[in-house]
Amino acid sequence: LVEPVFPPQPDRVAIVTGGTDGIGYATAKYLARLGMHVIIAGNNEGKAEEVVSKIKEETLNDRVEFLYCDLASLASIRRFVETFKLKRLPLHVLINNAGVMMVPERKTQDGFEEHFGLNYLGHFLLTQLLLDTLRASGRPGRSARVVTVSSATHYVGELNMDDLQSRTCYSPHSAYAQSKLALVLFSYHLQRLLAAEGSHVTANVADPGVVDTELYRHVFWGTRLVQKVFAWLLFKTPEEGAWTSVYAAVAPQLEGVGGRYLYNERETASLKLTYSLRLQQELWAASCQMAGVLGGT
Ligand SMILES: NC(=O)c1ccc[n+]([C@@H]2O[C@H](COP(=O)([O-])OP(=O)(O)OC[C@H]3O[C@@H](n4cnc5c(N)ncnc54)[C@H](O)[C@@H]3O)[C@@H](O)[C@H]2O)c1
Repeated sequence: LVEPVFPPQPDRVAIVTGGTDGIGYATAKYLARLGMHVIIAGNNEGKAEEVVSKIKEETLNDRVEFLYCDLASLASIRRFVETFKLKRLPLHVLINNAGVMMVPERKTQDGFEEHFGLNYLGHFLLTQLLLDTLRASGRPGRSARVVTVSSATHYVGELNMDDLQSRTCYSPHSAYAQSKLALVLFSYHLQRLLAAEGSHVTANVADPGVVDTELYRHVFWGTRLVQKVFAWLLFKTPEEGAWTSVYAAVAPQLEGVGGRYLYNERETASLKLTYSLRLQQELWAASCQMAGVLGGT
Protein backbone atom coordinates (compact mmCIF):
# COMPACT_ATOMS: atom_id res chain seq x y z
CA LEU A 1 0.00 0.00 0.00
CA VAL A 2 1.30 3.40 -0.97
CA GLU A 3 0.25 6.40 1.07
CA PRO A 4 -1.75 8.76 -1.12
CA VAL A 5 -0.88 12.44 -1.27
CA PHE A 6 -3.55 15.05 -0.67
CA PRO A 7 -3.43 18.83 -1.04
CA PRO A 8 -3.55 21.05 2.06
CA GLN A 9 -7.05 22.05 3.22
CA PRO A 10 -6.72 25.33 5.07
CA ASP A 11 -9.90 27.14 6.12
CA ARG A 12 -11.98 24.01 5.82
CA VAL A 13 -13.99 22.49 8.62
CA ALA A 14 -14.68 18.81 9.22
CA ILE A 15 -16.73 16.78 11.65
CA VAL A 16 -15.58 13.21 12.25
CA THR A 17 -17.85 10.95 14.29
CA GLY A 18 -16.06 8.43 16.49
CA GLY A 19 -12.82 10.33 15.98
CA THR A 20 -11.36 9.33 19.35
CA ASP A 21 -10.49 5.78 18.28
CA GLY A 22 -9.41 3.52 15.46
CA ILE A 23 -10.06 4.64 11.90
CA GLY A 24 -11.87 7.80 13.05
CA TYR A 25 -8.89 8.90 15.10
CA ALA A 26 -6.52 8.35 12.18
CA THR A 27 -8.95 10.22 9.90
CA ALA A 28 -9.24 13.18 12.27
CA LYS A 29 -5.46 13.35 12.62
CA TYR A 30 -4.95 13.19 8.86
CA LEU A 31 -7.46 15.99 8.22
CA ALA A 32 -5.84 18.09 10.97
CA ARG A 33 -2.47 17.53 9.34
CA LEU A 34 -3.94 18.88 6.09
CA GLY A 35 -4.84 22.05 7.99
CA MET A 36 -8.54 21.50 8.55
CA HIS A 37 -10.43 22.60 11.64
CA VAL A 38 -11.51 19.20 12.99
CA ILE A 39 -14.37 18.57 15.33
CA ILE A 40 -14.49 15.10 16.79
CA ALA A 41 -18.06 14.09 17.56
CA GLY A 42 -18.11 11.23 19.99
CA ASN A 43 -19.26 9.62 23.18
CA ASN A 44 -15.84 8.55 24.43
CA GLU A 45 -15.44 11.49 26.80
CA GLY A 46 -12.79 9.73 28.83
CA LYS A 47 -10.34 9.79 25.96
CA ALA A 48 -11.31 13.11 24.43
CA GLU A 49 -8.84 15.40 26.14
CA GLU A 50 -5.86 13.13 25.58
CA VAL A 51 -6.80 12.54 21.95
CA VAL A 52 -7.29 16.23 21.16
CA SER A 53 -3.97 17.27 22.68
CA LYS A 54 -2.18 14.39 20.95
CA ILE A 55 -3.52 15.39 17.54
CA LYS A 56 -2.70 19.04 18.19
CA GLU A 57 0.84 18.13 19.20
CA GLU A 58 1.49 15.77 16.31
CA THR A 59 -0.02 17.95 13.60
CA LEU A 60 0.85 21.39 14.99
CA ASN A 61 -2.75 22.34 14.26
CA ASP A 62 -4.55 24.02 17.14
CA ARG A 63 -8.01 23.84 15.65
CA VAL A 64 -8.98 20.40 16.90
CA GLU A 65 -11.79 19.92 19.37
CA PHE A 66 -14.12 17.35 20.84
CA LEU A 67 -17.88 17.81 21.10
CA TYR A 68 -19.99 15.25 22.87
CA CYS A 69 -22.44 13.37 20.66
CA ASP A 70 -24.00 10.07 21.60
CA LEU A 71 -25.21 8.60 18.34
CA ALA A 72 -27.37 6.16 20.28
CA SER A 73 -29.59 9.07 21.34
CA LEU A 74 -31.52 11.25 18.92
CA ALA A 75 -31.74 13.97 21.59
CA SER A 76 -27.97 13.95 22.06
CA ILE A 77 -27.48 14.29 18.29
CA ARG A 78 -29.82 17.28 18.26
CA ARG A 79 -27.93 18.87 21.17
CA PHE A 80 -24.62 18.28 19.40
CA VAL A 81 -25.86 20.00 16.24
CA GLU A 82 -27.22 22.96 18.26
CA THR A 83 -23.87 23.39 20.00
CA PHE A 84 -22.00 23.10 16.71
CA LYS A 85 -24.25 25.67 15.03
CA LEU A 86 -23.70 28.14 17.87
CA LYS A 87 -20.07 28.26 16.75
CA ARG A 88 -21.20 29.77 13.44
CA LEU A 89 -18.63 27.75 11.54
CA PRO A 90 -19.02 26.49 7.98
CA LEU A 91 -18.96 22.74 7.43
CA HIS A 92 -17.13 21.35 4.43
CA VAL A 93 -16.74 17.70 5.38
CA LEU A 94 -18.90 15.38 7.46
CA ILE A 95 -17.45 11.94 8.08
CA ASN A 96 -20.03 9.47 9.36
CA ASN A 97 -17.50 7.07 10.82
CA ALA A 98 -18.57 5.94 14.29
CA GLY A 99 -19.94 2.48 14.75
CA VAL A 100 -20.32 -0.64 16.81
CA MET A 101 -20.06 -4.20 15.56
CA MET A 102 -21.67 -7.44 16.66
CA VAL A 103 -22.86 -6.16 20.01
CA PRO A 104 -25.32 -8.33 21.94
CA GLU A 105 -28.99 -7.47 21.46
CA ARG A 106 -29.36 -4.01 22.92
CA LYS A 107 -31.42 -0.91 22.32
CA THR A 108 -30.55 2.73 21.86
CA GLN A 109 -32.14 5.35 24.12
CA ASP A 110 -34.96 5.68 21.61
CA GLY A 111 -35.62 1.95 21.53
CA PHE A 112 -33.95 1.08 18.22
CA GLU A 113 -31.79 -2.00 17.80
CA GLU A 114 -28.27 -0.74 18.54
CA HIS A 115 -26.56 -1.37 15.17
CA PHE A 116 -29.50 0.09 13.29
CA GLY A 117 -30.09 2.97 15.70
CA LEU A 118 -26.48 4.03 16.25
CA ASN A 119 -24.59 3.10 13.08
CA TYR A 120 -27.38 4.00 10.70
CA LEU A 121 -30.24 6.10 12.10
CA GLY A 122 -27.95 8.24 14.26
CA HIS A 123 -25.91 9.21 11.21
CA PHE A 124 -29.07 9.66 9.17
CA LEU A 125 -30.35 12.26 11.65
CA LEU A 126 -26.95 13.89 12.12
CA THR A 127 -26.58 14.37 8.36
CA GLN A 128 -30.12 15.69 7.98
CA LEU A 129 -29.58 18.28 10.70
CA LEU A 130 -26.26 19.42 9.22
CA LEU A 131 -27.42 19.58 5.60
CA ASP A 132 -28.29 23.29 5.66
CA THR A 133 -24.79 24.15 6.91
CA LEU A 134 -23.21 21.84 4.34
CA ARG A 135 -25.30 23.41 1.56
CA ALA A 136 -24.29 26.89 2.68
CA SER A 137 -20.61 25.90 2.79
CA GLY A 138 -20.27 24.23 -0.60
CA ARG A 139 -19.67 26.32 -3.68
CA PRO A 140 -19.17 25.67 -7.38
CA GLY A 141 -15.87 23.86 -7.90
CA ARG A 142 -15.52 23.26 -4.16
CA SER A 143 -18.35 21.12 -2.92
CA ALA A 144 -18.97 20.20 0.67
CA ARG A 145 -18.74 16.43 1.14
CA VAL A 146 -20.57 13.83 3.18
CA VAL A 147 -18.49 10.68 3.62
CA THR A 148 -20.20 7.65 5.11
CA VAL A 149 -18.14 4.72 6.30
CA SER A 150 -19.66 1.39 5.39
CA SER A 151 -18.07 -2.04 5.19
CA ALA A 152 -17.65 -5.03 2.90
CA THR A 153 -20.04 -6.71 5.34
CA HIS A 154 -22.82 -4.85 3.53
CA TYR A 155 -22.39 -7.33 0.62
CA VAL A 156 -23.90 -10.06 2.77
CA GLY A 157 -26.47 -7.77 4.35
CA GLU A 158 -30.21 -7.92 4.00
CA LEU A 159 -32.57 -5.08 4.64
CA ASN A 160 -35.68 -6.30 6.41
CA MET A 161 -38.06 -3.43 5.81
CA ASP A 162 -40.70 -5.28 7.86
CA ASP A 163 -38.37 -5.84 10.76
CA LEU A 164 -35.63 -3.22 10.74
CA GLN A 165 -35.13 -3.70 14.48
CA SER A 166 -34.38 -7.45 14.11
CA ARG A 167 -37.14 -8.32 16.57
CA THR A 168 -38.12 -11.69 15.17
CA CYS A 169 -34.63 -13.17 15.18
CA TYR A 170 -31.56 -11.35 16.43
CA SER A 171 -28.16 -12.12 14.94
CA PRO A 172 -25.35 -9.67 15.80
CA HIS A 173 -23.73 -10.26 12.43
CA SER A 174 -26.91 -9.69 10.40
CA ALA A 175 -27.79 -6.62 12.42
CA TYR A 176 -24.34 -5.12 11.77
CA ALA A 177 -24.52 -6.01 8.07
CA GLN A 178 -27.99 -4.50 7.78
CA SER A 179 -26.82 -1.22 9.34
CA LYS A 180 -23.90 -1.00 6.90
CA LEU A 181 -26.19 -1.82 3.96
CA ALA A 182 -28.63 0.87 5.08
CA LEU A 183 -25.79 3.41 5.12
CA VAL A 184 -25.01 2.69 1.45
CA LEU A 185 -28.66 3.03 0.39
CA PHE A 186 -28.88 6.26 2.39
CA SER A 187 -25.76 7.77 0.76
CA TYR A 188 -26.97 7.05 -2.76
CA HIS A 189 -30.39 8.52 -2.09
CA LEU A 190 -28.87 11.57 -0.43
CA GLN A 191 -26.60 12.10 -3.44
CA ARG A 192 -29.56 12.03 -5.81
CA LEU A 193 -31.51 14.54 -3.73
CA LEU A 194 -28.52 16.87 -3.50
CA ALA A 195 -27.85 16.65 -7.23
CA ALA A 196 -31.51 17.23 -8.05
CA GLU A 197 -31.68 20.39 -5.98
CA GLY A 198 -28.41 21.60 -7.52
CA SER A 199 -26.58 22.06 -4.23
CA HIS A 200 -22.81 21.90 -4.03
CA VAL A 201 -22.70 18.95 -1.68
CA THR A 202 -21.73 15.39 -2.57
CA ALA A 203 -22.24 12.10 -0.75
CA ASN A 204 -19.99 9.05 -1.09
CA VAL A 205 -19.38 5.81 0.74
CA ALA A 206 -15.96 4.77 2.06
CA ASP A 207 -15.10 1.13 2.73
CA PRO A 208 -11.91 1.04 4.83
CA GLY A 209 -11.15 -2.65 4.31
CA VAL A 210 -10.20 -4.91 7.21
CA VAL A 211 -8.53 -2.74 9.82
CA ASP A 212 -6.85 -3.57 13.12
CA THR A 213 -9.04 -1.71 15.63
CA GLU A 214 -11.06 -2.35 18.77
CA LEU A 215 -14.18 -2.72 16.63
CA TYR A 216 -13.61 -6.47 16.93
CA ARG A 217 -14.04 -6.50 20.70
CA HIS A 218 -17.33 -8.41 20.52
CA VAL A 219 -16.16 -10.93 17.96
CA PHE A 220 -15.45 -14.63 18.74
CA TRP A 221 -12.22 -14.93 20.78
CA GLY A 222 -10.56 -17.13 18.13
CA THR A 223 -10.93 -14.39 15.55
CA ARG A 224 -9.58 -11.91 18.10
CA LEU A 225 -6.55 -14.13 18.58
CA VAL A 226 -5.93 -14.23 14.82
CA GLN A 227 -6.21 -10.43 14.82
CA LYS A 228 -3.68 -10.11 17.67
CA VAL A 229 -1.15 -12.44 16.07
CA PHE A 230 -1.56 -11.73 12.37
CA ALA A 231 -2.77 -8.13 12.30
CA TRP A 232 0.50 -7.04 10.71
CA LEU A 233 -0.15 -9.43 7.83
CA LEU A 234 -3.93 -9.50 7.38
CA PHE A 235 -5.18 -6.16 8.63
CA LYS A 236 -4.62 -2.60 7.57
CA THR A 237 -3.36 -0.22 10.23
CA PRO A 238 -5.91 2.41 11.33
CA GLU A 239 -3.86 4.96 9.35
CA GLU A 240 -4.13 2.90 6.16
CA GLY A 241 -7.81 2.30 6.88
CA ALA A 242 -8.37 6.04 7.11
CA TRP A 243 -6.98 6.75 3.65
CA THR A 244 -10.25 5.94 1.89
CA SER A 245 -12.22 8.32 4.11
CA VAL A 246 -9.65 11.07 3.64
CA TYR A 247 -9.62 10.40 -0.10
CA ALA A 248 -13.41 10.75 -0.23
CA ALA A 249 -13.20 13.91 1.88
CA VAL A 250 -10.51 15.86 0.02
CA ALA A 251 -9.26 14.24 -3.22
CA PRO A 252 -9.49 16.84 -6.02
CA GLN A 253 -10.41 14.14 -8.55
CA LEU A 254 -13.63 13.55 -6.62
CA GLU A 255 -14.76 17.18 -6.86
CA GLY A 256 -18.44 17.17 -7.76
CA VAL A 257 -18.50 13.37 -7.81
CA GLY A 258 -21.04 11.60 -5.62
CA GLY A 259 -22.94 8.38 -5.20
CA ARG A 260 -19.79 6.25 -5.35
CA TYR A 261 -18.65 3.30 -3.27
CA LEU A 262 -14.94 3.77 -2.63
CA TYR A 263 -12.50 1.07 -1.62
CA ASN A 264 -8.71 1.29 -1.66
CA GLU A 265 -9.02 4.81 -3.08
CA ARG A 266 -10.92 3.56 -6.10
CA GLU A 267 -14.53 3.35 -7.13
CA THR A 268 -16.05 -0.10 -6.98
CA ALA A 269 -19.55 -1.57 -7.14
CA SER A 270 -21.58 -2.11 -4.01
CA LEU A 271 -24.21 -4.81 -3.59
CA LYS A 272 -26.66 -4.75 -6.52
CA LEU A 273 -29.58 -4.17 -4.20
CA THR A 274 -28.10 -0.82 -3.08
CA TYR A 275 -28.84 0.63 -6.53
CA SER A 276 -32.57 -0.01 -6.17
CA LEU A 277 -34.17 3.43 -6.19
CA ARG A 278 -37.35 1.97 -4.77
CA LEU A 279 -35.58 0.49 -1.76
CA GLN A 280 -33.53 3.66 -1.23
CA GLN A 281 -36.74 5.66 -1.22
CA GLU A 282 -38.56 3.25 1.07
CA LEU A 283 -35.74 3.28 3.61
CA TRP A 284 -35.42 7.06 3.41
CA ALA A 285 -39.12 7.60 4.11
CA ALA A 286 -39.10 5.14 7.01
CA SER A 287 -35.96 6.77 8.42
CA CYS A 288 -37.47 10.25 8.28
CA GLN A 289 -40.34 8.95 10.35
CA MET A 290 -38.18 7.11 12.85
CA ALA A 291 -35.78 10.02 13.29
CA GLY A 292 -38.58 12.57 13.42
CA VAL A 293 -37.56 14.72 10.45
CA LEU A 294 -39.53 15.98 7.48
CA GLY A 295 -38.83 14.86 3.94
CA GLY A 296 -40.32 11.39 3.88
CA THR A 297 -41.35 11.61 0.26
N1 LIG B 1 -12.12 -2.12 11.64
C1 LIG B 1 -12.53 -2.66 10.50
O1 LIG B 1 -11.99 -3.65 10.03
C2 LIG B 1 -13.67 -2.04 9.74
C3 LIG B 1 -14.04 -2.62 8.52
C4 LIG B 1 -15.10 -2.06 7.80
C5 LIG B 1 -15.75 -0.95 8.30
N2 LIG B 1 -15.36 -0.41 9.50
C6 LIG B 1 -16.10 0.76 9.97
O2 LIG B 1 -15.21 1.78 10.34
C7 LIG B 1 -15.83 2.62 11.31
C8 LIG B 1 -14.84 2.88 12.45
O3 LIG B 1 -14.60 1.66 13.11
P1 LIG B 1 -13.23 1.31 13.86
O4 LIG B 1 -12.75 0.05 13.29
O5 LIG B 1 -12.34 2.48 13.90
O6 LIG B 1 -13.81 0.96 15.32
P2 LIG B 1 -13.46 1.52 16.78
O7 LIG B 1 -14.26 0.67 17.71
O8 LIG B 1 -12.00 1.61 16.97
O9 LIG B 1 -14.05 3.00 16.75
C9 LIG B 1 -15.43 3.24 16.73
C10 LIG B 1 -15.72 4.65 17.20
O10 LIG B 1 -17.13 4.85 17.27
C11 LIG B 1 -17.43 5.51 18.47
N3 LIG B 1 -18.76 5.25 18.96
C12 LIG B 1 -19.29 4.06 19.40
N4 LIG B 1 -20.51 4.24 19.90
C13 LIG B 1 -20.79 5.56 19.78
C14 LIG B 1 -21.91 6.37 20.13
N5 LIG B 1 -22.97 5.84 20.76
N6 LIG B 1 -21.87 7.69 19.86
C15 LIG B 1 -20.77 8.24 19.25
N7 LIG B 1 -19.69 7.53 18.92
C16 LIG B 1 -19.70 6.21 19.18
C17 LIG B 1 -16.40 4.99 19.46
O11 LIG B 1 -16.27 5.86 20.58
C18 LIG B 1 -15.16 4.94 18.60
O12 LIG B 1 -14.55 6.21 18.61
C19 LIG B 1 -17.10 1.91 11.73
O13 LIG B 1 -18.20 2.51 11.10
C20 LIG B 1 -16.91 0.50 11.22
O14 LIG B 1 -18.14 -0.13 10.92
C21 LIG B 1 -14.34 -0.92 10.21
